[in-house]
Amino acid sequence: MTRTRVEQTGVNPDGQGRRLLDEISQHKAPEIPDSEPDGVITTRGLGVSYGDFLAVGEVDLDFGSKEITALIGPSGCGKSTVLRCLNRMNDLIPGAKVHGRVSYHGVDMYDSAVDVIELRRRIGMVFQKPNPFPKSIYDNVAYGPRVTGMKPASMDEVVERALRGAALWDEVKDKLKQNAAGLSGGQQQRLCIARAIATQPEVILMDEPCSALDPIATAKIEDLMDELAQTYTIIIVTHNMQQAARVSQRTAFFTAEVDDRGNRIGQLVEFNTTERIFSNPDDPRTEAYITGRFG
Ligand SMILES: Nc1ncnc2c1ncn2[C@@H]1O[C@H](COP(=O)(O)OP(=O)(O)OP(=O)(O)O)[C@@H](O)[C@H]1O
Repeated sequence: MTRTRVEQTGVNPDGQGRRLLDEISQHKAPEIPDSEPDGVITTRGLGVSYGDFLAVGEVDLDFGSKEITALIGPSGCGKSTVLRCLNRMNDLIPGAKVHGRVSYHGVDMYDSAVDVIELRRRIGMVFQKPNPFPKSIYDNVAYGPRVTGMKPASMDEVVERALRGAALWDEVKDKLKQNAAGLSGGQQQRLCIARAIATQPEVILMDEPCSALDPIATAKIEDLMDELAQTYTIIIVTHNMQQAARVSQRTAFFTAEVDDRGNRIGQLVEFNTTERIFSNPDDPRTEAYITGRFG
């Protein structure tokens, strides 16, 4: 993969998506993938129903190792639903039924032989609202290693490494025994990231991780994501297109189309490099969305 500034290309070189990308690239050089994603996780014909309602259907995606992939689209198009399929979190929602195939390193993750606890250890999740446990900062981070049966030589080292990895260590190293509820919202979200990485996952799913945070805390998480992507594969749902353009190498755009019974069914419209999605999208619906004409 090469890390280069985005080039002035595309049939829509002066479009708003292009301008957004250029504005952002003055601050940071987005990484443009030079090959197809290797498919650490792949979906084929993925769909999810809640009871009789098909919320999203026919999603084919390939996620690349150590890349950041953004899932964007208007409200209700199924982004969070798709994200939750990627570590079987929809198993916990009564009435949710997953169709199609989701593979992790080529293995069907919905196969009955799959150990779901181990799957979620490898594919962690960070939610929209910081949700630390009502425990000490230390115990929040140590929780995952303990419940998944990790037997590290030193739990202190595991906790320190995770907190350093989440860029929180310097702020909390003198108060590890204090309750996590005393941290600011941004610190709590970084604690949740530390909690996710403490179990040494390969993939981190993030569902609008900054939507409850102020701009400074958001900037810290975005910087952190860039660092985390050196080690982890990240898949992020975001409503914020600037954020998608700032942090991700690839973007999947979803929308919801109304069927003949009046149901809004989510669908994947386009999946490509973020540079391409914002500068020269294939589908007019993508362009309409990124230029703010709908959604
Ligand atoms: N637990 C649930 N039970 C029933 N329907 C659900 C459930 N969760 C989501 N849905 C429906 O599935 C569809 C997709 O919802 P989802 O939350 O995945 O969309 P989204 O694109 O993430 O939306 P948003 O951007 O507003 O968070 C919507 O019609 C929603 O009402």
